[in-house]
Amino acid sequence: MLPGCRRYLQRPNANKYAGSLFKGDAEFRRKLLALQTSKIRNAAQVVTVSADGKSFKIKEQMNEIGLIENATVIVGSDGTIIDVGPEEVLSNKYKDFTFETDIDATGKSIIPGFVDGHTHPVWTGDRVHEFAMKLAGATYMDIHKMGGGIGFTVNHTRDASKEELKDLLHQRLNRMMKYGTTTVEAKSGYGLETETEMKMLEVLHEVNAVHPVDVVSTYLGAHSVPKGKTAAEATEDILNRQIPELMRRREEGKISPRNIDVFLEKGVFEGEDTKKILEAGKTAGLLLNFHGDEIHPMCSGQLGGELGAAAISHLERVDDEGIIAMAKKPTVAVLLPTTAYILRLEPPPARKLIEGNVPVALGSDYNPNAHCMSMPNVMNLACVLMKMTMNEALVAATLNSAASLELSHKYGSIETGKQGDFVIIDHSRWEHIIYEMVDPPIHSVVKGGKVVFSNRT
Ligand SMILES: N=CN[C@@H](CCC(=O)O)C(=O)O
Ligand SMILES: [Zn+2]
Repeated sequence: MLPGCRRYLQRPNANKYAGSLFKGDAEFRRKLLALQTSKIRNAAQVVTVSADGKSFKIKEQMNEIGLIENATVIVGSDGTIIDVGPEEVLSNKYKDFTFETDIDATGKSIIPGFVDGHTHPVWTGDRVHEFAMKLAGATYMDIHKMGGGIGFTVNHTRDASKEELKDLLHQRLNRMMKYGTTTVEAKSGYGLETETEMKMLEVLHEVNAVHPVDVVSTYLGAHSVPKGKTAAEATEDILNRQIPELMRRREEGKISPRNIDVFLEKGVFEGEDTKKILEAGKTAGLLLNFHGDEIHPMCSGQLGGELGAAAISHLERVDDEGIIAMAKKPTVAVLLPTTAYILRLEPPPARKLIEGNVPVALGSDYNPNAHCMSMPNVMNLACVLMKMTMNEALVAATLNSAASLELSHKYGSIETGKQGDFVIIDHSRWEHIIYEMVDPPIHSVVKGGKVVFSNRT
């Protein structure tokens, strides 16, 4: 059970040296000196989110966020956290050492960098004209059936060069990073045929190699049924052409998909086709992380539970049985309040999911329909529209979204051995990042112990 999600924290080598510090061994001291690179000191609050290696949080655990006052964090040169604790303890413990980066966080607060659990950031051709149609009363599926929506973006993305898409992705990741996102799940899905789907995965792979934000790729060849094909024909193409080509390019090191996704929806990919695609993805070694129960109830929780999915997104129409099925593995619920807001849908039942023992995560769902790159804004919507507490929203946007990718051993909390990814907030109370809505007081963003965005420069 739970091969990925309940993995316990792996402690990297940096820890080994930290543990040896007080043995009086000069050689170890010298090594440690070379290793210590970043200290962020004396923050009014450090919110660790987790302190005991939990892979995800459920129920009342989501309100326990591990707040330390007047605290300091130390990150090693490999980018992982070496220590976190009260400033008075750590300043004494590390008094002999100098740090390459030394940030005075007095009067500020620190939270883990956000893990955005669901985005579609590789596309060209915006849909501002459709926003006007929706404001005038057209539904998402009305526009979809007319060939707009995903179909519109597919036409533009097929025509775009890889360089253009890489440039757009780079700019979008910069904007996400300014809002505190340090890791992002990112999907293909605007190709719907082999060449463009692979082009999108290559764009994700290549930009990940050069951008500070970590990009976790998801293959979404089943985002929509392409024009001129039935769902059965599209499924056949995915099984017999797209997935085999994905495996070839992955083998060649050109792409790095971690997850497979399907838009399970009435009139798009329904139950049987979705199951076939997800099973083929699983056989290819991909984690299952799919769209379900967004507009119509589709029993996605039951399917995800049966197949051992890592995560299901949307879930506006999930039913009680689906919630029970998701709680088993568990399958993480990635909730996307921007979608419910923009499409004026009934928001997903966050309270029922939390009370039903399902780990709840959050994503921006950044795409041409829901044009939002800000996790602070997403958390604010989650609190107001879905009745989550601010503590729950923080856990959902960090540890639980990392768990939706089965990467919570690496991201999502301020714990020894995890990546030193933080948001430094220009306020002594961390909640201001949610409370101040669309213009949150972000002082700086740190990735692997290095400042990658600062509001002061
Ligand atoms: N619902 C399906 N996929 C996206 C929307 C993509 C688009 O409209 O371009 C979503 O998660 O909201
Ligand atoms: Zn989506």
